[in-house]
Amino acid sequence: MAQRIGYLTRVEKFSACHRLHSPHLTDEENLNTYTKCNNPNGHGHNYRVEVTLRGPISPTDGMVMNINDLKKYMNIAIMDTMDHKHLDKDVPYFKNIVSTTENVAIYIFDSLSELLPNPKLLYEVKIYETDNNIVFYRGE
Ligand SMILES: Nc1nc2c(c(=O)[nH]1)N=C([C@H](O)[C@H](O)COP(=O)(O)OP(=O)(O)OP(=O)(O)O)CN2
Ligand SMILES: [Zn+2]
Repeated sequence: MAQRIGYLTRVEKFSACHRLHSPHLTDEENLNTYTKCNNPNGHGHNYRVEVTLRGPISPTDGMVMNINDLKKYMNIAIMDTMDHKHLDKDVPYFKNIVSTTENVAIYIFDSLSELLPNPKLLYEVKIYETDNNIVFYRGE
């Protein structure tokens, strides 16, 4: 029988604060660009992250990957580094990279790529910054 391809998604939620402020813009340009999100003291979000793997469903164990293992990798890449943190101050990656949801998605994608035994399985990182603001990144 042909190989069956499955998509496996696991969700994690984390809380963090940040300030949108680009080192490539002046203070005035930052304020004009990010408006209230440029507030010097920051603001917070309850982020929802959906990580999707795409790969063959093993005829032996019936899984794309054991969810217990995916949970472990997501805890390292997401929860340990970002939950209850100030993204710009506590996560070195965002020292000079503005912490937009697009860049948070790239950060998570790249972190998971380094942790997964087979990074080719990583299909998509989707983030809900709010109920209305949603970004997905597929490693392109
Ligand atoms: N392309 C992006 N634009 C913006 C981002 C981003 O990550 N990528 N982020 C923000 C801010 O972080 C801001 O916190 C967004 O909040 P807000 O506009 O208040 O979003 P809500 O959907 O919750 O609020 P509504 O008032 O209901 O629109 C800004 N831009
Ligand atoms: Zn924000």
